This record gives sequence, structure tokens and C-alpha cells, in this order.
Amino acid sequence: MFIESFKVESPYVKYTDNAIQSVYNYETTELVHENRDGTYQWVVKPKTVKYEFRTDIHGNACWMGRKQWLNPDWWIWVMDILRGVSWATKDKVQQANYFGSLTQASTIRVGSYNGEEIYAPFKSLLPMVNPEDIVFGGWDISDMNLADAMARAKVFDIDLQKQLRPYMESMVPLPGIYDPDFIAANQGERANNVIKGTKKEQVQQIIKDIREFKEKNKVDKVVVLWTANTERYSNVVVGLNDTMENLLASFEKNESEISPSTLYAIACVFEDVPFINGSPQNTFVPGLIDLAIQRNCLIGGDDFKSGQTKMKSVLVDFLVGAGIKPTSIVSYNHLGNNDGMNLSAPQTFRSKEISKSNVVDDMVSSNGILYQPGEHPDHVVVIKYVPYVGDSKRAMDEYTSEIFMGGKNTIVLHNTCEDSLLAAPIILDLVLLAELSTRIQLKAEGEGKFHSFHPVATILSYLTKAPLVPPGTPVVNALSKQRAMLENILRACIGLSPENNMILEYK
Ligand SMILES: NC(=O)c1ccc[n+]([C@@H]2O[C@H](COP(=O)([O-])OP(=O)(O)OC[C@H]3O[C@@H](n4cnc5c(N)ncnc54)[C@H](O)[C@@H]3O)[C@@H](O)[C@H]2O)c1
Ligand SMILES: O=P([O-])([O-])O[C@@H]1[C@@H](O)[C@H](O)[C@@H](O)[C@H](O)[C@@H]1O
Repeated sequence: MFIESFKVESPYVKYTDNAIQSVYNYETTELVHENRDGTYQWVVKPKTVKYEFRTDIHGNACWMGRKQWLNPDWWIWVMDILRGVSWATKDKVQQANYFGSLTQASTIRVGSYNGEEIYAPFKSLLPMVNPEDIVFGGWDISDMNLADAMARAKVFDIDLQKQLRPYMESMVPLPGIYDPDFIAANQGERANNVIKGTKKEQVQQIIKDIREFKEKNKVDKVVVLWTANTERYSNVVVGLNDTMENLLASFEKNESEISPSTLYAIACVFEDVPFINGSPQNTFVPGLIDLAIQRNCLIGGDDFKSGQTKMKSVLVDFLVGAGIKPTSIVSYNHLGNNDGMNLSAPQTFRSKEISKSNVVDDMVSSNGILYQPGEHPDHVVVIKYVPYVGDSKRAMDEYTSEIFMGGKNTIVLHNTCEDSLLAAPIILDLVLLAELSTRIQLKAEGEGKFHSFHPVATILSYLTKAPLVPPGTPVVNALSKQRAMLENILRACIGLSPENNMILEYK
């Protein structure tokens, strides 16, 4: 059964005009490796830590993104236009929807009622910004208006394009920061809308753009999300970008090895604007992470987990969790959109290869019965540019595993899907969840003051291929764990225990 909304009634939860406050007992385990009678033993001690959460319920956000066809000139409520739109396809009259968005189109289990499981929208857990209230704007190194860009992208059905064209024709992105050294040479032709000057002047321009956007739209929050081209990796060099001080000094000196995406991120951190990286490159060089931590500004990334990698983080989790040993994973895909063209250069492809390759590490290292220390399945990632297929990404995967008594199990997947239509709802979720995360404060027992989450937003990791985590903390790639982490944190904010699936009531 499905319910639209619910309210928690508990001595541990208080709803006020401004906030939801909860007291939450975090049940965890502490591990101790100690010498007992001459031998080292692992001792596990259950532990309860009392937390208090306070969620500000006023969300008034906007987003400046750069998705080619979601990349309007300033000041437009894109989702508002889409709401209620329908268009004819050869199969049916299609309504606009949010399918593929965790926050807008998925549900959570609330409990059981008369023997039936009750579900509610994910977004009913905590007050989130309504996508229809988001104001979009953005930068692009190409000045193509959004209607023409939409036509060139060949993603939306023609009937839908015709309806959107009048709104989008006048939308032209602001000039962007362009450095041909960081993206493929084949992108050079598009770069006719660029900010001139030194790196410092470019950052100053981005800051000015953000301020004007805020002022003009009367919004109190801006979230910036990088969905521009994949860049090559920046070299991380001691003295150049390894610490906040060195990065800022290099920036003052106009050092060439600071990528455009890092420059946008610097501007955002200076402005206390959350910055999310939807691409695979190392925008967040150590000096930038340091800067974000020092200024307590949310950063999150990297690389949208949209298709093949999402499947991988489900399938390998299932196999390893079932005691089956994946020994070879070969992932191939081809696509013909501009992203595919940019990735046809070795340096940009390398960024994507890194991001797509590390995704099974946590699952493999979780099972010391199947894998010896340091042992890893063969894992190959190939991407080819095939213009004819356009945005229709083809992904082919072969998973070979060892099963009982030396048997071999080979699974082959073939997926065909519009690349952009997988990514767009993820973009929306990243923005909504980043904004929400800035409204949550917490304190553990013994901590005097409420504080925000760590500025490196691991709460977003469900949506990214290579989750950015604070230095020295574990990376979780398994999709079910990532979703459970996010859902359970939001549940804690309203005083609900984690979803444990025990359903003891019926045992
Ligand atoms: N399924 C997906 O679509 C998916 C999944 C994961 C990651 N990504 C990543 O998202 C990014 C965008 O993908 P896409 O398909 O929209 O690419 P795209 O090439 O269609 O669009 C990128 C846009 O960014 C612009 N651009 C390039 N450099 C810029 C800069 N420095 N400043 C401002 N604008 C700039 C380009 O002109 C272009 O319009 C890529 O890095 C891609 O790898 C996409
Ligand atoms: O999310 P996913 O399907 O694993 O990965 C995708 C790649 O396979 C594809 O080649 C690329 O163009 C997309 O931007 C995305 O990164």
C-alpha cells in the first residue's frame, strides 16, 4: 500500500515552525584488536551513541547547472515548464515524469499495517526543495541557444522539442572558463563563449555571475553542479595544489595546471556555494579539499553513477555477497553523443577509466574467503565513440565468476539506453540532496555544539561512480549500502530507526 505522507509521533521528535529535531540512538560496534594471553584477538563491543539532529525546514534553493539541454540562460523554472507537459510518441501520449530520480520517483518502507507493507515517497522523509521551484542558470563555452542545443542532442521526441522550443530559444548560457589543455581537441570548435583573462579574473567573473544570479532571482541558496565535459586529470604536485595555501598561491600566480572545473569550484567555495562534480576528473585536488574543509563548504562527487557502473555496483555486490567469486569483469560501451566524442581522446578517457574501474574494490575486499590479500578480478573498461548511435548508449558486460567445485559462471548483459535521460534525474537528486544536507545539523553525545556534516558530502555517494570521501575514511560503492546509508540518515533526522528488514512482528 502507498501513502503520500506521514508524521512521526515520538517523545524523541519535535516539529517546530523552523525545524525538525530528533534524538537518535546510534547503535554501532567498536572493534578492538588486543593481546589477550599472548595472542591477538578481535573483540567487538556493541556501542550506543546518542545523537541529536536538527533539520532546518526552510529550503529555498536554486541550481546553476551545465547540462547541454538543461542549460538555460538565466532565470527559468525548467521543471515548472515540464510539469504537465505531454507529447505524442509513436506508442502513446507520454506525460513528463521523474522516473530515475531517487528523491522524486522512489519510495521507502514506513512499516506494516494489518499485515500489509506500507510505502511512502522517498521525498516524504524530510522537507526537500520542490524541483518545480528551482531556478536554473549556467555557463557554457558554447553560445548555442538551448533550443538548438536540444535539437542537436537528438534526445527528446520531436513533439516535445516543438513544445519546448519557444521557451528555450532565447536561453543562451553565460561564457564559461575554457582551457583547451584539459578537454579533447575535438571540442575546440564549440568554444566561442569564453571568459577571458587570468585565472584569478576568471574566478572573479564566476563569483560575480553567482552573486548576480542570487540577487536577480531572490533565492537564498545556490548549488553549482559540473556537468561540463570530462577533463583530463590534473597533475597533483607538491607545492602546486597539494594544500590550500599552495593551491591559492598557484592560482594567484596563474599557474597553468589548475583546471577550469577546479576554478569554478574555488569560486563556489569562496562564495559558500555547494559544488558537485558530475564528471570523473580530479577537480577536487588535495588543496581544494583542504580549502573546502577550512571554509566548511559542501563539495561532492565524482562522476554520475548512471548506467553500466550502477549495474556493476549491484551485480558484484550480489555475487560476492552470495559467496560467488567474480574473476573477470569486461565492460565495453559505445555511444555517439558529444560526451563520447570528448572521451575519444586518451587523456579524457583515462579519467573515465579510473572512475569506472575502482567501483568493485570495496566489495572484493569485503570477502577474504574468496580473495587473498591483494587479489583482484581482472577488470577492463572500454569506451568507443560511434556517432551514428548518438545518445543511445550501448553497454555490454561480461562477468565471469568461479562457483562451487571449480565451476564457471558467465553472465552477459547488454543495455541500450539514452545516456542523458539516465543522468538528468541523478543531477536533480544531487542538487536536492546537497541542498538538504546543508540544512541538517547534528551533535553527538558530549559534543557541545551542533555542526553540519563533514563538508565532503559522502551522503551523495549513491549517485556517484567514485564517491569523494573525507581523507582517511572508507569508500562504499555497493549500491544497496549507499542507499541504506542515505535513507537511514534521513530516518534518523525524524527519529526513526534504520530500516533493518527484520520484520520480527511476523516471525
Ligand atoms: N549518463 C551520462 O550522461 C553521464 C554519466 C556520468 C557522467 N557524465 C559526465 O557528465 C559530463 C557531461 O556529459 P554530457 O553528456 O552532458 O556532455 P556534453 O558534451 O553533451 O555537454 C557538456 C557541455 O559542457 C560544455 N563545456 C565544456 N567545457 C566547459 C567549461 N569549462 N565550462 C562550461 N561549459 C563547458 C560543452 O560545451 C557542452 O555543452 C561528462 O563529463 C560526462 O562524462 C555523464
Ligand atoms: O554510468 P556508466 O554507464 O557506467 O558510465 C557512462 C559511460 O559508460 C559512458 O561512456 C559515458 O559517456 C557516460 O558519461 C557515463 O560515464
